[in-house]
Amino acid sequence: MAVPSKGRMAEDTIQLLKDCQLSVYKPNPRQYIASISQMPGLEVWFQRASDVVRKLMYGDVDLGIVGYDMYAEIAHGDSGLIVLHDSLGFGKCHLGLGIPTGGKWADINSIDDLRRMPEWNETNPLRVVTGYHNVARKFFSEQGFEHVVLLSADGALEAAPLMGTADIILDLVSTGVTLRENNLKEIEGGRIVDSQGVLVANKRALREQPGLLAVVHELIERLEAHLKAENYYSVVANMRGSSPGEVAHNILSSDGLRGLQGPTITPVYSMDPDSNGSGAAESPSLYSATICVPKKRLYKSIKDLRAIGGSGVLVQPMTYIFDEEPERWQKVLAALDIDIGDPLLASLEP
Ligand SMILES: Nc1ncnc2c1ncn2[C@@H]1O[C@H](COP(=O)(O)OP(=O)(O)OP(=O)(O)O)[C@@H](O)[C@H]1O
Ligand SMILES: O=P(O)(O)OC[C@H]1O[C@H](OP(=O)(O)OP(=O)(O)O)[C@H](O)[C@@H]1O
Ligand SMILES: [Mg+2]
Repeated sequence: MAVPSKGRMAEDTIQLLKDCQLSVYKPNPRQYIASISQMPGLEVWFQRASDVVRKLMYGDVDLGIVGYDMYAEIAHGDSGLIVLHDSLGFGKCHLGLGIPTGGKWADINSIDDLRRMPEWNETNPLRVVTGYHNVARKFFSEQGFEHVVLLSADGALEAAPLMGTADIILDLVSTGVTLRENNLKEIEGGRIVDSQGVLVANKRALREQPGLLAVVHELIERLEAHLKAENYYSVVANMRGSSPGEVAHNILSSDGLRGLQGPTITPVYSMDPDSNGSGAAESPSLYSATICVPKKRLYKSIKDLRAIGGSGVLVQPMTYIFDEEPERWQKVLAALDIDIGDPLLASLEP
């Protein structure tokens, strides 16, 4: 598996693997090979983000973690690769057009406005500077532009319109600060590709490399369990009620409190007043309920719990949620046309 060796993606990739208990061990900072002790059969190679994609295409590596924008540009239409996980949760940005805000561009607010500008013709094409020529060519062709020329630059593209070396830019946008600080704007229809970290594989390797599918299965399981858990809290509350069933009914009747499957209800014990302090007895009217709550709904869930007799609410972050077989794994098998009984999956036997 190849991972980015530098830049903003490198740290996030290593952190994500660490969060999945797959810490990367790189003994020598100037060597580019590393290992993951929990996956002894897997070599980890540090490569520039762009080379991660190239080496996947050449079959030099079987798996790679990279930004989707890089994959879309360099593996442009290469059917030999497959995105195993498309939302690793970091490196979020998008490829978009940056248009000047002033002068003749002041009223250009959509891709249609841009295409209709009378200036563009054979001798005076729209000059677009970008590092993503494949993405740009496909986009402008699909949008029906006839007179466009693509110029190259590796960075600081936002300076080009002011320098007069290009009319507009096509570049990565995250917060939009760089565009704004250079008097550039985005336009309706100009957001081209959304991007974040993705896990990509070489399809042929998946079919031919012994044991690779087992590694992929485990990677997807771990990633899914961690990424899903990041969106939830585990909430434990003391609930007043005459029976576990009544408490469960009250919780299930309250929208947003159902959790993943439903509440877990257990009795709360207190000292038995009739046992002169020597015994404990189930409280007749208090139960403990545990549910998973989406982080975005935490405070509303606390209020809802209180409204149905909740108190003493404990909130804990979730580390992993191992659900049924991840849907992404099923999609990978379907994309590879591999049935559950395929000998390739033999190494996955529990
Ligand atoms: N604001 C951003 N600007 C650029 N890349 C971003 C941004 N946000 C996320 N990314 C992701 O990070 C990747 C760039 O990673 P990296 O930092 O390794 O490249 P880079 O440092 O821009 O490379 P170079 O040194 O050639 O400019 C992009 O492909 C994209 O997936
Ligand atoms: O929307 P923002 O949050 O401002 O981020 C987008 C900017 O970040 C990247 O540049 P980078 O910092 O990688 O420098 P570079 O242009 O030299 O690649 C990208 O090329 C944009 O210029
Ligand atoms: Mg950059």
